[in-house]
Amino acid sequence: MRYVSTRGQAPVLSFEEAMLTGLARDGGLYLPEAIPHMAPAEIAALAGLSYEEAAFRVMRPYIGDAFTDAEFEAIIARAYAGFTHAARAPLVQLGPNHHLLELFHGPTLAFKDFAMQLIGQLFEAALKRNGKRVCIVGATSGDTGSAAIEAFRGLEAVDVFILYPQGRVSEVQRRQMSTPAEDNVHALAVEGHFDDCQARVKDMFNDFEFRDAVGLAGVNSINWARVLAQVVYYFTSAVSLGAPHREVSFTVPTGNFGDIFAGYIAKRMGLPIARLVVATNQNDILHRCLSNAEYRPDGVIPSISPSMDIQVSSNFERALFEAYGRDGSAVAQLMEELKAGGFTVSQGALQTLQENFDSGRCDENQTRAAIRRTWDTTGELLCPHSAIGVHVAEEHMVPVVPMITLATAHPAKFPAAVEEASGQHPPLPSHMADLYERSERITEVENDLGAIETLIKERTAH
Ligand SMILES: Cc1ncc(COP(=O)(O)O)c(C=O)c1O
Ligand SMILES: N[C@@H](CCOP(=O)(O)O)C(=O)O
Repeated sequence: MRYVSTRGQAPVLSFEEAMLTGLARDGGLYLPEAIPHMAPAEIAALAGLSYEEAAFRVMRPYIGDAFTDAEFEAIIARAYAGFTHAARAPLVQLGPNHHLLELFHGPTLAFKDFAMQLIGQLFEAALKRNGKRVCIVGATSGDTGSAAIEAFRGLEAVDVFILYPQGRVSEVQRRQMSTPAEDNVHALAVEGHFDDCQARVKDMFNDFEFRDAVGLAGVNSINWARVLAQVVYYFTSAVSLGAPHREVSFTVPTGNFGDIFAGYIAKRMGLPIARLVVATNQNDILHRCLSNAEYRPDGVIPSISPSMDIQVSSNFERALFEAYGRDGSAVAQLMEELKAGGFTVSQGALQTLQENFDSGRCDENQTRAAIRRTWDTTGELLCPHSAIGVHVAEEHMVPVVPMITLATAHPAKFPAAVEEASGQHPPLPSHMADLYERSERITEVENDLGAIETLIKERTAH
């Protein structure tokens, strides 16, 4: 399996190279040269398997010869051993035709653990073998950062620097990043929004001198392995509701477009998905673009679903690459226009996007109402991001086809918003019960490429 860049100008890489590289050297994102297909019988055979066994079968074709079957099985087993639910990604029924996919039973209580725990194991195995050291730099609106720090803390051959927007993540998210004591992990508070943090990370990848000097690697969803790991739970949940003999739809709370793009990959692999619904908060650039073709970031408005406060949605580039018939130069042109303020998607590409994705928006009051309503009617306490999914899903339900809404984080990560909406205080699970007593370690850094690079160079001068 070879991997190509969405901008068509970077070297074609193997799975391991693409994973350790992160952003392509032409600024694009890596994707497999061809999407492997699973026959209906192979999909049906996933029924009754453990999550780990299903994960092996779904991901194996993408790995090539990077790992033997035995190595890959062991990596998957270690990745999910720390999850607190036996099913890893259990389904809970909300209504006659509506199901919630709980993705928050990993160590940091968000869906990011599914990919990050796996990537931690994959990096460790690959780096042990090639004797290299990497410096991971990531941007977070709260969940990627905590999952990355958890997955890589204490690893010998890895330093991790996470840029987060100061004052714009929840207290639990901040503490998850700032309290680990291992000195290879660093939480960096940046003045600005998530989009600023993500832009600085991409700037660092595009500064080849810096990139090569520190051995830069990325674990944001620019990294293909992140998306790949998230494909698995689309298969396991759909199969448990009757796929491939029955179609299902998914609604996905969306910000950086990584999670829903994983659903798109599952569909391309042969999973019978009727509709993939993009659910946004008030930062609704994706909903607007899928409706009117205009992609013009106009500033982030902070919300009670902070992890989705994103206007420059990184993985949308992968969807555009597919919608433009894998024309890298067309994507490169759009990304140039984005630097100057935005772009208009062509009619043909918009039609392709609309054939694959529906979308909806949920404002702050609707988010609170969805938390309250779901608690009152089902006893399920939703985090604000998952509530956005439920609200938009309810608008897109059709009879017969089951709707699966992704519950992307545990309500205890956002206690203030959840309590205000429902009157219920969501307690932290026991392994995090003393989170508020642990001491924090945060470095404030200017939103300036030079300042961030200098800090990283100083801290990695081993
Ligand atoms: C809790 C939560 N829900 C939803 C999202 C959106 O996911 P994606 O960025 O993959 O679209 C995020 C952040 O990415 C998140 O942390
Ligand atoms: N919501 C994310 C934003 C970064 O997304 P990623 O999937 O590209 O890593 C977060 O919680 O950090």
